[in-house]
Amino acid sequence: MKVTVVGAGAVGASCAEYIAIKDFAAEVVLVDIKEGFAEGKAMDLMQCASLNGFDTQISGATNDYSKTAGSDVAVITSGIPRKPGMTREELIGINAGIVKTVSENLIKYSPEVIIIVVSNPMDTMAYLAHKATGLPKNRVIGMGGALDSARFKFRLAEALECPASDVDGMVIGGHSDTGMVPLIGKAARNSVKVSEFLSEERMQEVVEATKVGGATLTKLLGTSAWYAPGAAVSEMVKAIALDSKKIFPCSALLDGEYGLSDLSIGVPCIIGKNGIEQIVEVELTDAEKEKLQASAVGVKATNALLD
Ligand SMILES: NC(=O)c1ccc[n+]([C@@H]2O[C@H](COP(=O)([O-])OP(=O)(O)OC[C@H]3O[C@@H](n4cnc5c(N)ncnc54)[C@H](O)[C@@H]3O)[C@@H](O)[C@H]2O)c1
Ligand SMILES: O=C(O)C[C@H](O)C(=O)O
Repeated sequence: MKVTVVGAGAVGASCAEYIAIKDFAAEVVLVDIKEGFAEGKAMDLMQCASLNGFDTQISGATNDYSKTAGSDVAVITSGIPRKPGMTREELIGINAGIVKTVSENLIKYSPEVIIIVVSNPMDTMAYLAHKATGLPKNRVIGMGGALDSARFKFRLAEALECPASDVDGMVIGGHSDTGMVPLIGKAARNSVKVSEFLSEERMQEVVEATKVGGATLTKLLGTSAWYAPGAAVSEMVKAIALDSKKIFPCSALLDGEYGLSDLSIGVPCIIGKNGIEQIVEVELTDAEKEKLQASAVGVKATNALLD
């Protein structure tokens, strides 16, 4: 499998590193607009090959999309990250132009590519990538829910005082500070509902901490996070490479599912060699449905800024 990662910054490099360490792809091409930057990151990563024991070939290119030709998967991380105090939505003015151009360049050289959009505001950028490329809806996937769910599990494990590997939980809805819908009622510790262990108040604290997970890290780091985002993308790319058909909440273009249409928003998806193999419609409570609808209103308001 050949994977292109556009944007060799914090998230793009982390993503390339995890893909290499997991050793399922033959080739990763990093692309950046900054002269020599992607080439430098690729060389640094390749010098880890003998240390970390991987065979993936990583190369870099400065804005040269001919090097990306024939990619099976392309990850778009190019664009600016937020600073403390900002929302993701405030990035749209700069990132929309970047994501549009990058998407168009990618499909010129890789018409069969599956695109994973990471740049923020992610749901709107995934919607934009659909519009810019005209790719079928299974082949443009937004990454947000995989990360938000990992953060949900981190917070649940903290509250339950157990390992994160003992916890199952999912976050759907928009990838924004207010739009995420952590499905706390369905979260479980090894099949036992977390409500058996945690008070209502503690569960609400977990939900709120999850929703502002990205903002909390941005405040601590001065820029947004990269390790867990890179790891989350690499798991999605791996599911495509291995056709594993794992479920991730992904930003998918909806056409009636969950009563929503003409937007990309986080819903559970089965991921395999065709990208989104299936959108899974889980039974939601009335309260969860209401939150998802409200989240969709927020995403559509951001999409409207594209016009
Ligand atoms: N969806 C998510 O869960 C998630 C998680 C983390 C970060 N993000 C988003 O990912 C994006 C990248 O974050 P980061 O921390 O890696 O930022 P960064 O500044 O470290 O890296 C971004 C890179 O993009 C490059 N770039 C800019 N314009 C380009 C273009 N036209 N073509 C190619 N490369 C270009 C820059 O030179 C830079 O190296 C941000 O928008 C951030 O908000 C999303
Ligand atoms: O918080 C951000 O702005 C970056 C990203 O969307 C994240 O959730 O880490």
